[in-house]
Amino acid sequence: MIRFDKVVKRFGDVTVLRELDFHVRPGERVTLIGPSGSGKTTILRLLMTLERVTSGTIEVDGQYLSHMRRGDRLVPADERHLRQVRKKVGMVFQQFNLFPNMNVLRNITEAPVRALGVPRDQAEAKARELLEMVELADKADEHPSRLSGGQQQRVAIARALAMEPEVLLLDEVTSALDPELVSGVQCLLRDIAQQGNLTLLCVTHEMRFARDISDRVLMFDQGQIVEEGDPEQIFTEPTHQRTRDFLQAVLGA
Ligand SMILES: Nc1ncnc2c1ncn2[C@@H]1O[C@H](COP(=O)(O)OP(=O)(O)OP(=O)(O)O)[C@@H](O)[C@H]1O
Repeated sequence: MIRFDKVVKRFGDVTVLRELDFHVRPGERVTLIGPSGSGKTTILRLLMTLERVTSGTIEVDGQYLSHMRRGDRLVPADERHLRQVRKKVGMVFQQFNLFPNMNVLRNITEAPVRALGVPRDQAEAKARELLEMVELADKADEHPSRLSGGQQQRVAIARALAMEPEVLLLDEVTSALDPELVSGVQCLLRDIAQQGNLTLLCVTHEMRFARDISDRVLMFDQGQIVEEGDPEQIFTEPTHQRTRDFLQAVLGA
């Protein structure tokens, strides 16, 4: 579903991703862990086409992000192709990123109506279903500023799901929340991960959440994957010294 092939990403003189190769299978739930500043968010931003690769290729569901096929040639992607691929990918951000001037319902319906051309009444019916699911059915008419951080993040999750993405990217989704709100959002995401056929790529510093939500964990450091495995193996018997050091630092073990 997702394939990175020799992806290099530089910002000026700084190389953040070094010939990075990895793949995520359809329906798989994968978590990226690793030190701060190692490039995890950059991977998600590349998938959202918020950044472009310096070299290498990224595929989502068999389509390149930066190129498209014309006959048997690859040519640079045009806007239409990018819109097509972007539809497959949804993201929930650390800072919620809700539209402050729109009520909750409108926050959820805006993208399906504008980007997918879904009729407004249909988009609203779907949004109300999603609000039920995230237990905010009574907040449809509120503006985001009147909601707690946890409630805002639930709206952001509903908004991402309203686009019916095939891939959902989660970037540190609970790190801006007050501690007492974290577990509610994590439980919701765990349910979503376990129910659907969604492919999940998650970045988190919360190792327990990583363990609960993933089929596979990738330990990422200095622009490359240094170790990967199922959560049980990575968290109990990491083989790479960098993984051991990292886990010791974050878990204080
Ligand atoms: N637009 C940008 N311009 C210049 N440098 C950038 C840009 N975006 C990211 N970087 C740099 O790329 C490196 C990787 O950043 P990134 O946010 O991907 O790391 P991260 O692993 O997600 O970190 P954290 O866990 O702290 O969120 C950092 O050194 C950062 O300063």
